[in-house]
Amino acid sequence: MTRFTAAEFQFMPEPQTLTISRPDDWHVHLRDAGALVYTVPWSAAQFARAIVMPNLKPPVVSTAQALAYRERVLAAVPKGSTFEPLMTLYLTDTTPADEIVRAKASGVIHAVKLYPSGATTNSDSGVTDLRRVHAVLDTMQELGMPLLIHGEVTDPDVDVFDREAVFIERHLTRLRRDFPRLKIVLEHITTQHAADFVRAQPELDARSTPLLAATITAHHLLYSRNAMFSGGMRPHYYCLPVLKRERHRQALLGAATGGDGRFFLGTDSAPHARLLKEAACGCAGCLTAPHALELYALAFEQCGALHRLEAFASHFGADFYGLPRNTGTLTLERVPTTVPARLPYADGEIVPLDAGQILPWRIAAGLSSA
Ligand SMILES: NC(=O)N[C@@H](CC(=O)O)C(=O)O
Ligand SMILES: [Zn+2]
Ligand SMILES: [Zn+2]
Repeated sequence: MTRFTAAEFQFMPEPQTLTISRPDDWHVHLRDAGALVYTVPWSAAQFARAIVMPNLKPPVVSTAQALAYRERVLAAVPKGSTFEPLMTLYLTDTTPADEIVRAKASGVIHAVKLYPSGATTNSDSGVTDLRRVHAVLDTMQELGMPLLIHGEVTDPDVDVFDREAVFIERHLTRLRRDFPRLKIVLEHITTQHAADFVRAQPELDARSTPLLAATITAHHLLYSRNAMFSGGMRPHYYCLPVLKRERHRQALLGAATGGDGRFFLGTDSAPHARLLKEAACGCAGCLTAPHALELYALAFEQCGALHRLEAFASHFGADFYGLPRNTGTLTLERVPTTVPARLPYADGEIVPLDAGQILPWRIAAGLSSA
């Protein structure tokens, strides 16, 4: 699966550099406890800020828990880094509307995450029926608190590859109609249906920012589902929503590189220790945070759109969330670099996406704090 051989690299043009404003990651799993000393430095080396997912064990369901989790994350931020974790709450059937008021007042909780119960890793406490959370969604709409959605149905009768499209059809359409002013991010989109649905929404809120946006991962831009089965089962390419066929990857590339502010970067970097992925029932999730920009740069370059990377990675997400764009820059240089086969991780080791492969770009100077 190597994309370029060392011999091929010899014939490539001289290294070039690409300097962009400091990027943000609008969807990451930092996990907790012993994992933070690994995950937080990975993200801090690439991103100025990150939306931190709340699917811990137990999940982050209250403002108090989110504030405590934020302190644990901050304790793992390397010296000299200004990395800022943007916290989220995990929505359950019983989340009180008051909790949203408290979250908003905290100033450090930026969104609420909807996991349909059973849809993905640590989603058991997720929402079983959207009707149960209508009062909470009303409050979120009033307070301008965005709802982030893992958009897949859990109905076992629905084919795994169709679960995103069916979620949009059965639930997102109605949610959009019932809460027309609620800010929604459809997370880690994987299909043409999702990209088309987002584009078809004309509404803008009072500040002319979109009411429906989507994050796109690097792995869904780089790979179709063939990658999971190339010469055998490849668990490190297994994530949820699962990779789709090539036509969908092309649609995602079109959305990410099209200059539309409703599509922005969210790695969904989701670390699981090596032996939890290389198992009879392997965990879903790809580790991309350590080389996220390198992966996105490759995807954008492959479709001749490197000039669109900055807006996707560094502008559109901040605009959607109503946060200032970052100052300072990050520079990528065209120096082929091999992705490590394994990285140290809590209680063992972990395999990053594209382990052992050569990526054409690497981060040159890291994040400047200017
Ligand atoms: N994306 C994944 O495959 N896994 C994520 C959960 C999620 O984002 O759905 C995880 O927490 O491991
Ligand atoms: Zn998810
Ligand atoms: Zn995720």
